[in-house]
Amino acid sequence: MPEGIVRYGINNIFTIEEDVTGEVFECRIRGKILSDSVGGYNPLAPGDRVSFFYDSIESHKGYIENRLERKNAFLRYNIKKKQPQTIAANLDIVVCISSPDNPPFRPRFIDRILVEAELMPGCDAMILLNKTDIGIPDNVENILQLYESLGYPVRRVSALTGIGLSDCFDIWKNKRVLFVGQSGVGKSSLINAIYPQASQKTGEISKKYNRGSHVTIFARSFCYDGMDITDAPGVRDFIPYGVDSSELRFFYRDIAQLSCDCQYSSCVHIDEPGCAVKAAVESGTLNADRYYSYVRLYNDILELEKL
Ligand SMILES: Nc1nc2c(ncn2[C@@H]2O[C@H](COP(=O)(O)OP(=O)(O)OP(=O)(O)O)[C@@H](O)[C@H]2O)c(=O)[nH]1
Ligand SMILES: [Zn+2]
Repeated sequence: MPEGIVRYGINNIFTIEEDVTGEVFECRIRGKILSDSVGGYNPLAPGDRVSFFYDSIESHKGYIENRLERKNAFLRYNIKKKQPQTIAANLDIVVCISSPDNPPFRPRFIDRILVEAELMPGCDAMILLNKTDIGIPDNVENILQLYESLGYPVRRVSALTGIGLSDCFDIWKNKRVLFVGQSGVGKSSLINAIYPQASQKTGEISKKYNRGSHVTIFARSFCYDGMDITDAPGVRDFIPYGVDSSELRFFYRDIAQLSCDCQYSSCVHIDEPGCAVKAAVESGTLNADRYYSYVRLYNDILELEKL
């Protein structure tokens, strides 16, 4: 049976690129296939590998029989549906894209993306600051340097001028890459800069709310010059999926490092006595914003656990 990769899906019709020929088929799901995705928001996501069959090559239509085992998946908690939602599967690098302004730089959002990436086996994370043609304020640069000190690669680029992009191409070569970021940071513009034929629609920033208008409606992926890139739809709120409140502390690198000095090994650094993390915030050795970002996410996950 032929195998291929999911590129795109809408209304339960999935675009599958066949491995051997590169031919593209529009496929529906047949049968019970995806037993481990029961309860999930979507059974398949870009980057998933499937086995499928078709009547004839000419029809470019077929049926998906099975989803092959995933190496990893980038998930979010879909608050409305109260379910995990798979954004993309089988990734090598998650690229968290941000901008210095318009939409504003939001480290707490980046932290959440990094947590989900940390949960994924065999996947790295990096941070991309787009729109650097408008300048990088000192406070933004300081936070970028904090991420670099934690071991996350950071690149400063501009989709508008193309600056910094060729360095990224070297990192992404022969990798499966996910672009994720708030709406309006310029994911589609970056894809246009990399691969003009992808002709992603770029939306004008909604001036009224200073938030991006939602243009990308479903993650889609394409392969270009050895880079396999998936563009996730812009999100406003992101809650990582797959981590308990009690374990979240292990996925903030700086907090995880300090944890072993806490009086209690089960310390979640909220209100326990002898907490080395809180002491580090007070003495200034741990960035207070990182700590409050952790506390905020801890509380969000705790709320969901009560549902
Ligand atoms: N100054 C500047 N503006 C940019 C740059 N990249 C994108 N923009 C602008 O930012 C706005 C949003 O860009 P998009 O590419 O649509 O953003 P997106 O992240 O794909 O948005 P969603 O589809 O909502 O997820 C557009 O008005 C772009 O022209 C850049 O490098 N510099
Ligand atoms: Zn503690």
